[in-house]
Amino acid sequence: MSPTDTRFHVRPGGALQGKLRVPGDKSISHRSIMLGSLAEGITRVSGFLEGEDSLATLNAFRRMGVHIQGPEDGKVTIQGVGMHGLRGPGAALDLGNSGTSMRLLSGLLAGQGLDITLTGDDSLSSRPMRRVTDPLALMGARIETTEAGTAPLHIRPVESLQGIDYRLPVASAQVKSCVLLAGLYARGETCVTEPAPTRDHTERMLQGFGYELHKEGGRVCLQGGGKLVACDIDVPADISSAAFFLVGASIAPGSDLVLEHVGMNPTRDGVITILRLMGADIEVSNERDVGGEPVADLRVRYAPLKGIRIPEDQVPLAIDEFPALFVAAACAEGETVLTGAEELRVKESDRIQVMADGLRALGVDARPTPDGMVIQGGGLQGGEVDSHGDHRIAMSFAMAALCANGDIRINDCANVNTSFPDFVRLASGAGLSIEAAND
Ligand SMILES: O=C(O)C1=C[C@@H](OP(=O)(O)O)[C@@H](O)[C@H](O)C1
Ligand SMILES: C=C(OP(=O)(O)O)C(=O)O
Repeated sequence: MSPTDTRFHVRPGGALQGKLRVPGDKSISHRSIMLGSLAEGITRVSGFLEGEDSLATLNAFRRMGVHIQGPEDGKVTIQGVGMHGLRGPGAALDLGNSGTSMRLLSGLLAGQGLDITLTGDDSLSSRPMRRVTDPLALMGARIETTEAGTAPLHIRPVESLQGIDYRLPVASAQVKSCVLLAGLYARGETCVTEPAPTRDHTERMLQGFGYELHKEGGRVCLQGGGKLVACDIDVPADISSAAFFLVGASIAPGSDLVLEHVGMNPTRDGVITILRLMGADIEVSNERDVGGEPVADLRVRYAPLKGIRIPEDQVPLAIDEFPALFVAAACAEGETVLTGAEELRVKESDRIQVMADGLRALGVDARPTPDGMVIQGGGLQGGEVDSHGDHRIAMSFAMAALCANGDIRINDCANVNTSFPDFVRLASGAGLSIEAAND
């Protein structure tokens, strides 16, 4: 832990109640800045996530000459510069902790004829980048990585890119989006086939900006050389942030909580499917479409959970929610088994190992496997855990206190600001007994 880090101290018990709206969707916020910057005209975004990750994307585009006002109360106004209006930033673009910024920008910038270096913090600099530089190289891009295939990424100018027909080796929306964004600048057609459905915000938003796409089954294709037309974007609340509250209310007797305006894109709703299979009581109401993305209000009430074998087809649909789901499993009755989730090992931390270590420190029988975990439920003790600078680990262990029998202290929590800057205020307003201290 760094000397000026944030620790959470969470007291056990309590219940989550009331009504709240979690901050804007991180994936959609990133993409609104990227496409708004390349569009012709003015894009107005509301509900933008003012977290460090989406701000890293916003600042990168400012550095490349895009005039962006805000964010102020979630409102951002982007004066699009058109497909070829970006300029070189002069020095490296620091993308902090954000994998989405780095992987999507590598594609978006590969064919711009600019010389740009992308850097990140220690966590981002240890995450695999060949999964994006390999397909980009097939398109004719020149991007240098370290020997280990990690950032910094040095993007060299090239004359042009060529469209490819690419089959993703891993189910990854970041890789799919990277190739599609490079395809905007490529000659001919670019197609991506995914092994399993992953979040489709890039595809939906491209269409919202007037760009034609062809989708058939797991394959999506676009022609390079088109243009984007500015539009307004209302970013829904992030289901990945709502997930902590869905789990917290499900495990805390007496809970009855409404989460408003939650993004319910079917490529993101695995957390609801999995929690319901475990016995959770989640009611979906007021379903509506907001700018091409489905949105609803969710009412979640305490219900006794049971352990399950998590269906593998749900893994990409809940990929960021497993730290929270592991906590649900620890509080459930019986065994929960997760397989097919090796991608969790290459997120902001190794989310299988770090969660298993933390759960064991809280007295839970949690056995990590190469691609998942086996957890014997039954509740947790108090204790001290380390989030390893991973926002989702910190917030998951905070919710764990709702079914623990002692205080939980969580180290290294500053990173919560990457996706959920208001977490402590919203969680304590709903009934979690949490305090944050900087030391
Ligand atoms: O495209 C995106 O916005 C994201 C895709 C996912 O990553 P992968 O594509 O690496 O699975 C997810 O974990 C990340 O938080 C956001
Ligand atoms: C994996 C995540 O984000 P990123 O890949 O953008 O760092 C996340 O937010 O859980």
